[in-house]
Amino acid sequence: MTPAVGKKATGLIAATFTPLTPEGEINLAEIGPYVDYLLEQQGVKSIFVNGTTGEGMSLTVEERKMLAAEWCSKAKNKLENVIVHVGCMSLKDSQELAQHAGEIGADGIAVISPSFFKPATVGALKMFLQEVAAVVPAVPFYYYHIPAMTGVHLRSRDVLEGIDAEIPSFRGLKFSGSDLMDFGQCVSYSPSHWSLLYGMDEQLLGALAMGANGAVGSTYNYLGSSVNRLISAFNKGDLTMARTLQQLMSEVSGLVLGPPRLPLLPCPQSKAVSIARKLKQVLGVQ
Ligand SMILES: CC(=O)N[C@H](C=O)[C@@H](O)[C@H](O)[C@H](O)CO
Ligand SMILES: CC(=O)C(=O)O
Repeated sequence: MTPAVGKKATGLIAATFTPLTPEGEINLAEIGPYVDYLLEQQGVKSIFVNGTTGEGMSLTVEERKMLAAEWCSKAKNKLENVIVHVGCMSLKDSQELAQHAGEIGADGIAVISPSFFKPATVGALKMFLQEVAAVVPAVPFYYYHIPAMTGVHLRSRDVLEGIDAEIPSFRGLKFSGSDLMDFGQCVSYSPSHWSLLYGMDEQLLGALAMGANGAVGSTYNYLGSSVNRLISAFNKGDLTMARTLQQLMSEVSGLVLGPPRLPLLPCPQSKAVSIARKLKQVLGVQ
């Protein structure tokens, strides 16, 4: 059985953080309020769990299962889509997580390329993806491309070629690369029931222009409502507003994350206040 066509992932999808206790244990109690916060404060209706932001690759299989189960249970009847990232270095671990995601009612699973022993060819990568997807053929499957983290630079367009025959549950791509030409070619190759989700939040506007159906990102946890405004401005053809919002959100993200690849830097408060002021002004909020 392949998944029904229809529940397409669109709009903003928050890549959730993993709440921990001060002792470094998973803090499940935060998840219920987190779901309500995303919906009510950010207008974000879908989540991507245990990905890069959630530090899934640094968690144990058991921790990942606990988190996925709690997110699915708390999101039930509230959120539209819960996509669980199940990629691992070990194929068997990935299959175990995929099986579990199916049992807990996840709306989709996503898989990243293995990155220590990297697939040298598109064929080798697809074999891995196929073996994971085959465990839960009724669960929508997404390939997660993030070359800066995996070091796997195979073009996504080549990965998509013929993938529906190999993975009948294939439903889309989460593209966290900067190559908008590759992304655009994926968009033009894809049937309308696939979701082309963009993952570099700072250049979402470019990806929307190339045809993205939605976006998965860390910043939508706290900038979701502003980026929802960016998407509406884009949809209305108000590129000036969309561009202004994109630049402001990039300034925030520069503050939070610091220059690329540097560890988390303390955020200078005066700068944060001035960006927040500009954002409110642009959005007409008091
Ligand atoms: C490396 C990483 O975490 N990428 C995320 C998604 O894939 C993005 O959402 C970034 O966190 C975001 O664009 C901020 O730079
Ligand atoms: C940002 C993103 O998509 C992730 O955390 O996996």
